[in-house]
Amino acid sequence: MDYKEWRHIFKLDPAKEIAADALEKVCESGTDAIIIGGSDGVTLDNVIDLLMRIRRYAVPVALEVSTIDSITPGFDFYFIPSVLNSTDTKWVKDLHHKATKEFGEVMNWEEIIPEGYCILNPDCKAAELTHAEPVNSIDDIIAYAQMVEHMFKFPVFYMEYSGMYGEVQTVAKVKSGLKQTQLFYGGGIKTEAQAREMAAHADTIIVGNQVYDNLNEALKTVNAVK
Ligand SMILES: CC(C)=CCC/C(C)=C/CC/C(C)=C/CC/C(C)=C/CC/C(C)=C/CC/C(C)=C/CC/C(C)=C/COP(=O)(O)OP(=O)(O)O
Ligand SMILES: O=P(O)(O)OC[C@@H](O)CO
Ligand SMILES: [Mg+2]
Repeated sequence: MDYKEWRHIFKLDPAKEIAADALEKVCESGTDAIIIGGSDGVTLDNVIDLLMRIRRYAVPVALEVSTIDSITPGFDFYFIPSVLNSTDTKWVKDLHHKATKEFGEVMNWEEIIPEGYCILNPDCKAAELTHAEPVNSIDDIIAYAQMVEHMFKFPVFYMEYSGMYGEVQTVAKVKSGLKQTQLFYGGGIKTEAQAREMAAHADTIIVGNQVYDNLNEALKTVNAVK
C-alpha cells in the first residue's frame, strides 16, 4: 500500500468516459495503483463517481489534486503537484496555501504527498494551464530534481511529458542524481517495450492516455515492472 513501492500506475482522467469492463481490466491488471487526475474538466462529481467505481476493487487509489473544488475524502493518498517550471506562483504554492488553510483541520499529512513537477512537453494542456516555461537542457532538469531532493525535500520528482514520449537518457541522468526522492516518469508510454525502457531508470512509471486510446496495449505495460 505504501506508494514508495509502486512501480506502475495507471492515471485515469475523471473527465473521460471509461466503460465498466475496461475499468475492471485496469483495476485488475496488476498495476500497483490508480491515480485519478487530469488538467481540465475535473469536477467534484466526476472525481467521486470514478472513485466509487474504482473502490469496488482492491487496487489502491490516489487523487492527484488539480482543483480545490474536487478534493474529497476517501482516497488512500493525495498527490499534490507543485509545478517548478511554472511562471505563475498560483501553481507552485498559492493554491496549496489556500487549500491548506481550507482543509488544515482535517488534513492527515501522512496521506498528502507533494510532487515536484517538471513539465517537459511544452505543448501539453498542463503546460498551457500552468504557464510552464520550456526547460531546454538536461542540466536544467537535473537542477530542478536536485532542488526537489535537497532543498524542498519533496518525496517525489515527476518528469511530466504528458502526451509525448520523453528522452530515456535524460530520465537516466536525472535518476542517477537522486537518492531519497522517488522519480516518477509519465508521458507517451504506449507499449510494453517503452514501459520497460522507462522503468529501467524511473522508480515509477505512469500510463495515462493509452488506457483510452488502446486498452490492450496499455494493459501490457504492467508486465514491464514484473
Ligand atoms: C478529508 C479531506 C477532504 C482531506 C483532503 C486533504 C487535502 C488533499 C488537502 C489539499 C492540500 C493541498 C495543498 C492541495 C493543493 C491544491 C491545488 C489545487 C494545487 C495545485 C495543483 C496543480 C499545480 C495543478 C496543475 C495541473 C496539473 C499539473 C495537473 C497534473 C495532471 C496532468 C498533467 C494530467 C495530464 O493531463 P490530461 O488532462 O490527461 O491531458 P491530455 O488530455 O492532454 O491527456
Ligand atoms: O497520458 P500520458 O501521456 O500517458 O502521460 C501520463 C501522465 O504523466 C499524465 O499526467
Ligand atoms: Mg490525459
